[in-house]
Amino acid sequence: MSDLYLPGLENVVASETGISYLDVEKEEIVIRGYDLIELAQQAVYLDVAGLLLDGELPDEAGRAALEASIADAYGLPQNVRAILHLLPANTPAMDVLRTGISVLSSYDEELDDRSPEANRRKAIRLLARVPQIVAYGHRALTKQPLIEPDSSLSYSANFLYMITGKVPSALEAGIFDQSLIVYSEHEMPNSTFTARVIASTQSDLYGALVGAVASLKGTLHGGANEAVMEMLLEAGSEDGMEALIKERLARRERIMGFGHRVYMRKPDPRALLMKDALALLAAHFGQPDLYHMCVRGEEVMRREKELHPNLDYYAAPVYHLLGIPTALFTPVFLAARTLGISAHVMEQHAHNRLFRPRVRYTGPRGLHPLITDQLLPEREEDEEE
Ligand SMILES: CC(=O)SCCNC(=O)CCNC(=O)[C@H](O)C(C)(C)COP(=O)(O)OP(=O)(O)OC[C@H]1O[C@@H](n2cnc3c(N)ncnc32)[C@H](O)[C@@H]1OP(=O)(O)O
Ligand SMILES: O=C([O-])CC(=O)C(=O)O
Repeated sequence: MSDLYLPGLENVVASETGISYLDVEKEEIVIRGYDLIELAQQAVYLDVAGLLLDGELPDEAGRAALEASIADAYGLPQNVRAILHLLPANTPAMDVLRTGISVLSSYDEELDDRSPEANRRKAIRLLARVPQIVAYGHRALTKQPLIEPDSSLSYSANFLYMITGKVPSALEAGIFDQSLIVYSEHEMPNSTFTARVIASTQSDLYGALVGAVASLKGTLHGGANEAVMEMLLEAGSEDGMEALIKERLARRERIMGFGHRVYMRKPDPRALLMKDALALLAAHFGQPDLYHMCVRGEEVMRREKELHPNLDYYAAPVYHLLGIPTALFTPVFLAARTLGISAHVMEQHAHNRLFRPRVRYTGPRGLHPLITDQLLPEREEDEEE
């Protein structure tokens, strides 16, 4: 057995994959041979869905077929809706989502069919229904009327509409679609690894996704986008942002939205794309202060820590301006990532090897005798009874 131990599995290759790769040297996020940023600029989320699930970018007919199969899968079983309504109002939105997906699995007749075809069909159903759980769950807990999907809208416009209740403008829908693309897939983050570990026991796609929801909730991962928004709201101004970051650094706290296990000392290309989107939206809504606050935060972190923003830093204010409640930022991330995770689970099932690593044991060596003076009398009493 190798004695190599890297805490956090840093730089360990855990899997072979044809899905995606972070080429840090070239500063590219490669998705099945395409650049993720170019996809976000030139394609739509459903194109990326075709690319991730089927291995190729769809043509017009392929995209229309995907759109039709997602529209066919809209609609949550009545009991899933009922259970969302039963949850206490203070349930975190990621826990609502975790429960919703878990309940949904009971209504999928192909749950335990791991063939590529059945997994693809389940992935399509999840692409239709996870956004519904995100939107319905929040509306149910905040006692707002539920909004049914409108399949005359594009996938992303409909998702935003179900959350906000407003049909988005072309600019809003386009930027939201870009955000879903950049959130859709990112090689082997903790949540995808979690899903692959679960799938490697031959467990099902829903179970793997539920595990990924729990992983993504944490603030070192997807939960950071909500923490960023809370920080921006608390800071309130450019100077407030500088002061708040410095205070937190002085207390040796981590600043959410900065740093990354893989990029770390290099910019996250997705953050740069969302920064441009924020500039556009902030100008459109007459809120340049929010953009300037974020830029100041970025400057302070570069100066003080030489750290760059990750995607969550700029996605948070973009989602705020799109009218998404802060509590839904991480669930929206998960809805977008449902795509990448589904592709990984399909790949894991197709080329499976059970994940089962070893440990470096730091407990006592040499065995303690099990029968002690304290245990013996109790044993005798037991025998008398
Ligand atoms: C879409 C996503 O999920 S992206 C990730 C979202 N998460 C966040 O934004 C949370 C904030 N960021 C972090 O906590 C980290 O950067 C992580 C968890 C993302 C990556 O961390 P790791 O790879 O474990 O880096 P590690 O903890 O070794 O940090 C290296 C150094 O940078 C510092 N550092 C890293 N990130 C930050 C941060 N956000 N704020 C302050 N200091 C930081 C660490 O304190 C450490 O400094 P030290 O060497 O003086 O102790
Ligand atoms: O890659 C990671 O570790 C985290 C991340 O940026 C993502 O999941 O999008």
